Amino acid sequence: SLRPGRLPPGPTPLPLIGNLLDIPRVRPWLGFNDMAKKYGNLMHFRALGRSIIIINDPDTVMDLFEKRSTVYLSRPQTILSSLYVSQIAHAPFEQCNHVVAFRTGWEWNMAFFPYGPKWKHYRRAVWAYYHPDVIAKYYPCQTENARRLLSKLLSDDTRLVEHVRSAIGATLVTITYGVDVTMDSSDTLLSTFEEGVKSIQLFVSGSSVLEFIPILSRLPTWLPGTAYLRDLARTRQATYRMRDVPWNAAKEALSEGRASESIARSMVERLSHLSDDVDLGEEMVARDVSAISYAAGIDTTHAVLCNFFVAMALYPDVQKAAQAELDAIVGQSRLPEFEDRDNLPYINAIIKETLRWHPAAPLGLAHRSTEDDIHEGYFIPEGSIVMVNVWSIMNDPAVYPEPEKFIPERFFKEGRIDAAVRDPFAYLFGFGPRICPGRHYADASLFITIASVLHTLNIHPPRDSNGQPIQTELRTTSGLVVHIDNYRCTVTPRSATEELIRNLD
Ligand code: HEM
Repeated sequence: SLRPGRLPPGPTPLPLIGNLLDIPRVRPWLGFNDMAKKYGNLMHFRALGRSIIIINDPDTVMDLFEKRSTVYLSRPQTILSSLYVSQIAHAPFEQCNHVVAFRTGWEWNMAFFPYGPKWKHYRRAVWAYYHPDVIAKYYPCQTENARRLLSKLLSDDTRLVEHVRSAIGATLVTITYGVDVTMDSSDTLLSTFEEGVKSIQLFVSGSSVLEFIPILSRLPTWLPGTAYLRDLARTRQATYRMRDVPWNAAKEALSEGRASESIARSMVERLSHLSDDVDLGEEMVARDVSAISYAAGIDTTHAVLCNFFVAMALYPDVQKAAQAELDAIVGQSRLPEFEDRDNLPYINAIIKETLRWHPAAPLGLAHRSTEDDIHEGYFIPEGSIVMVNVWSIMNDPAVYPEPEKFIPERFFKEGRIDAAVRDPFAYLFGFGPRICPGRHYADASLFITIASVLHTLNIHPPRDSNGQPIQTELRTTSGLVVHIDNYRCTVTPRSATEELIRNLD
């Protein structure tokens, strides 16, 4: 292994607690962005015995995550990912983590697996259903639900945020399990998933006290101040239900011959070719992989689409330009289809700008290094938690002038998408072999939803009781996946295409 050398620059650590006080608690990407001006594009922090590396620029991302990707393939051994019993024996910390992993019920989610054969196996299984050559299968369902969303928005825009979420959720559940879901939060399967995913934020690195002080999970639950442990027990049940209930429903539908084409059906059919008795190990993988789509796909896609609505309300000229493009290419007698996409550069620029403007996962998902490494003379110790400040990269004023403004035109040159401009799609979905396997599917969802909405609706700012637009300072949430949470858009039909929505009913 390499000889330890100078660590990358960063604030001076204190005895015992290291840089714990230097790590920003709320919207850390903003604080890290400021610190990078002082310390540079590769920063080092120390907290509770771990090195935390923050990358602030595309070149360093490329060098570490792409060129030396095998070093950065793992995930932090958080409370979530300590899955391997074999690892427990020689790591007391991990052992506590392991206890909590089972308490939280997230030990089956491959997004948190450490690097190893199990991750590879799951990853291959997910990718088989989401790589670009197969996702066109899902277009009809994505299109249908984008259109159902239009009627819902028209009938009640006070629940816009919820309607958008149900539309994405219903599509994910339908393509995965092949069962009917009503596009409403009261649907049993949708609400099972919603209960399950609530707990994700709790367990992501840094957001839980248990993360830094895992021994807390050992306390007996009758002690005062241990309410979080009882919460854990409850959320664990919810997490298991989201994994098991839809899977069992899909199997039942299959055995009764009423299952439509779906990811679950194709997995079960493949299993039954393996042997007469379904191999339980493989069935477990199929069940886990099925549930991952919702767990990983809902908050992210929802955040991006909510930000899209806010952008449209704030930038009416962008909306008008997009509608002019849609009128010219799609025309007013039908709704947009996937086949239109290549002819809609302005819509495509809006998608890029939406991803960039308020990045949905501003620090991505943490990686962990599994070997010592050296980058430009700086030593990156094995076991470092490595994160990319995607927010910084997407707000670099040298690349995106006036980055706080929503300007789709920044991606254009002479009426076409300019390949020379840094593409948000290459950053928002992560890096290296752990890049989001759902990115092409997610991109398709964004396209059909955004095109359908712009074609038929006008989006406006929130209004007060006198119908006057309300001015608000935008506020984003903090956490793994973030969105603007204090801006409720309103919608009205576009007169030119209103008939198209009415005809859907
Ligand atoms: C706009 C929507 C989405 C965004 C912004 C997004 C973003 C991300 C990011 C940043 C990562 C971490 C990559 C890394 O470690 O470097 C990730 C991982 C992942 N995403 Fe997505 N994602 C989205 C939608 C989806 C969808 C729809 C699915 C499922 C079909 C999905 C499945 C996954 C899975 C399974 C992982 C874990 C990969 C691994 O650890 O090997 N994502 N996503």
